[in-house]
Formats: sequence, structure tokens, C-alpha cells
Amino acid sequence: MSQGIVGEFLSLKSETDADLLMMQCGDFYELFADDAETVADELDLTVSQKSSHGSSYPMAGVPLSELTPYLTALVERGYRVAVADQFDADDGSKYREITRLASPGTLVETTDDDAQYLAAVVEGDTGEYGLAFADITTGRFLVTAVDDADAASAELYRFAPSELLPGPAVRNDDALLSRLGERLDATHTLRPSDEFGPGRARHRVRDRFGESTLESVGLDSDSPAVQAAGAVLAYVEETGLGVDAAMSRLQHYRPDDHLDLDATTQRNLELVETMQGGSDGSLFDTVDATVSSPGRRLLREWLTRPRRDRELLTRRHDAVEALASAALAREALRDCLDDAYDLERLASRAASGSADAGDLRSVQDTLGVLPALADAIDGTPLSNSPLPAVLEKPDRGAAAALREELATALRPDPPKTVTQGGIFREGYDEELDELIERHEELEQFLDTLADREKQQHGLSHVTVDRNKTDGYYIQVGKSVADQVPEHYREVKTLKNSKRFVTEELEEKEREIMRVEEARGELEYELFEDLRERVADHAELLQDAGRAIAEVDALASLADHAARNDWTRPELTDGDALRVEAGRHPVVETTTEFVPNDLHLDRDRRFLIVTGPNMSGKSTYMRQAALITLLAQAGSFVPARSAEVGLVDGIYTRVGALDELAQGRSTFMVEMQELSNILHSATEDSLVILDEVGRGTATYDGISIAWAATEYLHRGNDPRTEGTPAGPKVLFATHYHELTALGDHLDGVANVHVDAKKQGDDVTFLRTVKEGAADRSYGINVAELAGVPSPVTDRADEILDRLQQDKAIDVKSGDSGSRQVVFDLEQAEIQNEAPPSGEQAGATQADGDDRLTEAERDAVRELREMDVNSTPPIELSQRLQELQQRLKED
Ligand SMILES: Nc1ncnc2c1ncn2[C@@H]1O[C@H](COP(=O)(O)OP(=O)(O)OP(=O)(O)O)[C@@H](O)[C@H]1O
Repeated sequence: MSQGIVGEFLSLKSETDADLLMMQCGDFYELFADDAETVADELDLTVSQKSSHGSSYPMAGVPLSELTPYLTALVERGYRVAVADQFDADDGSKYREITRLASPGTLVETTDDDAQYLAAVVEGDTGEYGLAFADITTGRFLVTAVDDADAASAELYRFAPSELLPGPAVRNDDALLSRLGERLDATHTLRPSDEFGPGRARHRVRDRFGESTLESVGLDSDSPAVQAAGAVLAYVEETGLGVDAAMSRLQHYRPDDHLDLDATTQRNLELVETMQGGSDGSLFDTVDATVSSPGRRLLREWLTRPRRDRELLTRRHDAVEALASAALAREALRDCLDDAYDLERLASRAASGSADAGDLRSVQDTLGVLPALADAIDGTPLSNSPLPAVLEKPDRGAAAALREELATALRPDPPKTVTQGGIFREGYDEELDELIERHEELEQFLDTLADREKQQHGLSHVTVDRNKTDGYYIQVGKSVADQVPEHYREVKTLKNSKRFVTEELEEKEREIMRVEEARGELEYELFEDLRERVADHAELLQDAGRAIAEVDALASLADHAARNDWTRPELTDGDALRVEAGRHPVVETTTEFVPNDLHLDRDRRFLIVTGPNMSGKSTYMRQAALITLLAQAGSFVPARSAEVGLVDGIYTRVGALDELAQGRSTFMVEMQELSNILHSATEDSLVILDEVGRGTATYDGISIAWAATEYLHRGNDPRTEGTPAGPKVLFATHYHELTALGDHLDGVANVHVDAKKQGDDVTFLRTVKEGAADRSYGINVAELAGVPSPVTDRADEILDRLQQDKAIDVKSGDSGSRQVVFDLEQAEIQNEAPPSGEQAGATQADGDDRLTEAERDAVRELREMDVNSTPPIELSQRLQELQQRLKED
């Protein structure tokens, strides 16, 4: 037998591609061999040895009732676990079959409030990428198609799936896979290629959602989105959980509906996670004041997927405005929301058959939140806001009917188990009532039997009880055991008593067993029916859950806005971003913040931001991005006033310190990100560049920054061919040379973050002013950071010398010229030569025969000198040597 079990386990294991198998053996789910060792390590289980056929196998197990928590813990650690249940064969023997597969993307019993997405990504024949995202805990199912791999990874990053099914071509795309691997914490599950096949996927999607689904959601039947959707459906169906029943709707979205936020930008702006990792201090963590998990999930979605649709955003702003100014009504709403459970998730649990009576009771209670919210709104200023319309979205009549049905059926505090009775109210089902009544009568009979026997037969010390082995019995104390009547039949002798049965007792016992069994079966049947009817309403529950979540998310935004003195942004279709007294939404919560103005529009679309290290340049620029993002998420913004021209995307390139930790070349990453921005930003985008070019030698860096500025200024938007029309840009730099561009390019202006230097001390004023900063104060910041004074003093000397020698100096051309280059050797203005790629202006002197040979050598050496990586002392020595050689020349 033991050999049989291990053999059966190993054979089932070889049938599945799951990482682990848990196989039912009687009252336990057991794991053997390597699986036992793995689970024991992960979950601290004891391993015992099972011998079989002369070999010994490690074995670990959990009781049946503990399967769910152990399974959940394993899956949350990224394992895919197959579960095999035990069945009775006709000949009375037992056999096992794999009944379901639990994986990170298909876990119904998750303990996490956040959305849990299972995603598929497919590269279609035309080079487009299809994406499908299913949250089986709520039944949400979204699909889309995007143009290229970058956009696909941005979408994947946005949804942060816990499990990813890469399509056949994606599986071989090492570049994309490694990018996804770095940024996502998803288990990759390889599925058979044919499940991604267009024909099969189309068929599967139509089969599930109806023949005309694709047309009705505006999806082209050849779209790779359909392939991704088909693969997800096939996988979910195969897990055997039945949750696909809750996936009642296919939602197609167009990435165009949302703001383009690439993966880097989502990280740089620390939307849900900070650069150091962890959610504390992220934008979401700061603004989240929701009271329910669905509200939390929705708010997170709003922040990571801001919109471009002005009408929709105006509705959200209207609602937030009404809620922000009606504190009492807002609090009343939030009180109602406190009673709400996660309806979307409950719908999924009902569909998968894992909901218990308590869950159905939660559905009933939460459906009651809808009218409670409507009542709390009625008669307050909120009744003129978009909130009543939000609550009208779900079918309120159907919701009330389902609630009533549940209220008639369920007792107020039903037990967790569904087979022990106590679930249904009296009057719900006639047959059940009869059984309960009969059961009670029988219990009553047994309860009073002892007294009756005492009286009738003059016995003392009589009790009536039941246990597993003896069933019901009459127990009589030893002292009176010989006085029992004749019809008593002895069944057991104990130390101080004897146990008897009678014919009547046996008959009652048989009846009570029959009634108990019938009652249990009937209750379970009734419960399953009720659960199925709830599951049939999955769509209604999703709508109701969504409406409640929406009220919660809006109230949360209003609460944060009211508490932090945020203001309603004015949305326009124009280009302007005008912020009066703006603040950084996260930094303002921990710092005495100095507000700043910002003004960008078509005629002033490119700001070069200078200022000392640590002065607040990055904060100022991120603040601009976050104010725009918040406005387009439907939130108020941290400012006295803000006019926000809707943007189609926000692109950022900021310091890449964390990439260094991952062992990638900082400069390479920086250039990849810059390249992406230069390709993607349109005239409707907002671009934030923080010290582009810093990762390489100074001259290369300046040249790249310079050329990128010119390119962005000109714009590459094919719709505006001919006329310069770049995106709105904020560009912080320590290359003061770049500030010359402000004088020469229309639409480019300089601002600086002010700092005051008194003696050797720097005071950061944090105010942003027009014009370029006069100097950089880098050495002062080094001092602040505790760099020893011999080094900073020496650095001061070197700086003086470098400045005197004009080793780096920029010469600007006539105003209006876009062909400004800097010439390090001749200090001459170069107007005619346009900059040639990254090396703009850096090679002018080589062939100049006005220079002596020694001078040419010196120039070459200077050019090749890596100013950034050469230690200052060596740098100064080499400069002194050069000077010496030139003097001797
Ligand atoms: N307006 C402000 N009011 C108050 N504190 C601010 C303000 N702006 C920035 N700070 C604080 O100043 C510090 C430095 O800001 P930030 O990182 O933006 O400087 P930076 O100029 O970009 O520096 P670097 O050039 O070294 O990258 C941060 O700790 C930030 O919290």
C-alpha cells in the first residue's frame, strides 16, 4: 500500500507541469520526495520518512482542513501547486486525480487586498503586442493591443501581474524577458503555443462571452489582444477552480484612453513604490485615505492609469469638490463604507464554490450599503454632485431583490461550515423546517429520557449520552446496575457504571441519524442553490462593488484634499501648465515646504532648471509631473491654483542610482531612457529630464544634453511637420553651458532654484526664480556632506584655475540661431556649422594649422582627458604639466 501511494504520487507528479503536488491520503494532503523537502523548508513542516520498496522517501503533510492556508502560503511564495483529491473506485478501493492547480495568478483565497493579475502577452504577426489581464479574485478581465515591446512592458508594469503567460515569440525575446524580469515580480508560466493561436483563441473567447463579443467591445478579431485573452481563458479554465464563471465580461481598453506613463516614469515618480522599494512614502501611500479594500484598489488604479478624457475627469473633480466641501456628509458616507465587504471578490468566491454562508451574509450586508449611501447623500449638497449617478450604475432593483432573498434565507450569524446546519432561517424551506422540527422533537425525547427512566424504574444515577463507538446509551451507576428492567440490554461495563441500550432507544437513534443526515444534505443542497444564485449575479455584484469602490476612492481624494489644502485644477485642452504656489504632494507632508510657481506654455515650453546641488531642482520638476498626473487621475492638486492642459504622456529620466546597484551601466540605461523619450514624446507630452548626460565624460555629456535639447525643442511630431513643436520639458542640469540656449531658442527659458552664499555657508532658499543660476556650489555641498577640508579647499583651487583657464566655456551664437555650438579651443562663435550628432563642436581644432604642434597635442590631450573619472589632484597635475609644456613651446 505504502509503495502504491508513493508510486501514485510520482506518477501524478509526472503528469503535471506544476512545481509541487499535494495529494489527498485520507485525512491529510501529503507530499513526497523532493516536494516534501521543498515544502518543509518553505513552511517549516516536519519531514518524516516513508519507506517503500526498500527505499525511503521524505514525506510531509497537512490536515485536510489546513489545505487552504498552506496552499495560499506556497502560492504566495511563487509556486504553482497541483492538488489531487481522493475518490472511491467502484471496487471500494481509493484512487486520486488532480482536480485543480493553484498558481500566483489564479489564487482565489488570497490574503492580499491588492489586485492580483494573471497576464498574457503575445506578439502578433504584425509586430503589435496583445495583452490580457485577468484578476480572478474579482472577475475583471481586460484586454488591449499596443504598438511595440516598450508599450507592452509599460502596460505590464502598470498592472504588476503576479503571473505572466508569455506567448511563443515573447518566450524567445530575451531582451523583453530580461526587462520584465527586472521590473516585475511575476512567475512566468509557459503554456502550449497552440493556446495562443489566433483561431483557437478567437473561438474560445466567443465561446465564453458570446458570438458578437469582439465586435461589441470594438476588438478586431485578428488583434493579438484576442490571442492573449484566449490563452488566459484556457489557463484559468484548466486550473479547475470554476472561477472563470465570475469572468462574465470582457473589457477592451485602448491605451490611448490613458496617459502614457512608461515603466521608468512610474518608478521615477514613485507612484506606488519608492525608488528604495516599499510603499511607504509613495504617492499612493500618501494620498490613500480609503476605508475599503476595493476602494483602495480603485484609487491605486486611478493613480497608475491616469486618463485623458476631460469629461470623465471633470466628473471626478466635481465629485471631489462636492465631497471636499461637505465634511459632515463625507464622514457619513465613509461610515457607511466601513460596513462594505469586497463584493467583487465575494462574487468570485461564490462562482468558484468557495464562499461559505458567512460570505453570502457579507454579500447581503454589502448590498445594503448601496441604499445606505444613497440615503446619506439625500438632502445634502452631495445630491447635486455626480455621486447619485455613480450609485445608479448598478441595477439597484436587482440588488435589492438579491439582498432580500439572502435576508429571508440566512440566519444573522451563520456558521463557517456548510454541513452542520444553522444556516437557514425558519420559514425559508418547508421540508427543512419539518426536518428541524422532527430533529428537535427527537432531541427533546433523548434529553428527557434519563428523567423518565429514573421515574419509571426507580433508578438513581442515570444519564443518557452518545459517543462514536457506542452510539446512544443509558448509563447507570454500578450500585444500581442490578436494578435495571429486563428490556435493558447491556453493551459495556465501565469501572463505576454500566451502559445499556433499549429497542426504543435504538429506534430513536436510527431515526435521529436519518433526520440529521437528511437535514445536513438538504441544508447543503439549499446552500449550494443559494450560492449559485449569488454567482449568477456576479455581474451585478461587480457593478455594485465598483460603485462602492468609486465612492470610497472619491471620498478618499476629497479627504486628502480637504486636510492638505489642495485645490481643484482647471483642465484645458491647451498647452499651458500654470501653477501658482505649487507643492510636492509627498515632500509637503514631511517638510516645511516652500511653494513655487510654474509657468509653461507653447511659447515657453522648455525650462532649463539650474541651481546648486540639493537646492530642490528635482523636487520642483517632479512636483510639476505629479500635479499633472494627479489632475488627470481626477484628484485635486497641491497648489493655490493650477491650470493643467491635458497631456498625452509623462516621460521622465532621472538619476539612475538604483540601476547601478543592479550592475547595469548607468550611462547605457540613461541613454536607453533618453532614446525612448526622444522617440515617444509628442507636442502634447510632458518631459522631465534630470541631469541628462551626467553619466559620461563632461564634454560628451554636454554635447548629448545640448543636442537632445535642440531635438526636443524642435519636436518630432509628424503632425506638425515644419513648425517647431516639441513637448513641454523641464530639464535640470549642472552644465551651466546649456543655459546659453535660453537666449537662442524660442520657447526655451531659464529658471533657477535660489541659494544664498555667505562666506563659506550656503543657505537653500528653495524659491524658483527666472534666469540661470550664477554658479553651482557643488563644493559647498561636498563640505556639507562632510568631505574633509583638505579636499574641498583643494577643489576650490582647482575650480578657480579651471575657470580662469576657461577650460569649459560656452560661446553662444547670434540670437535666434539654433546652430549654437561650444568651442573649447578657440573661444570663437560657430554659427554656420550645425551640431553634428553627439560630438557637436568638439572636433574643430584638430586640423587647424594656426596652432603649433605642441598646442595641437595639448588640445588633443585635453579632449581625451576624462574629467569625471580622473581624481582632482591628478587632474590639476596634468593641467600644470600642460601649461608648463605650452610655456616652453
Ligand atoms: N520647495 C521646497 N521646500 C522645502 N524643501 C524642499 C523644497 N524643494 C526641495 N526640498 C528639499 O530639498 C532637498 C533636495 O531637493 P532635490 O533633491 O530636489 O535637490 P536637487 O537640486 O535636485 O539636488 P541635486 O542637484 O543634488 O540632485 C530634498 O530633501 C527636498 O525634500
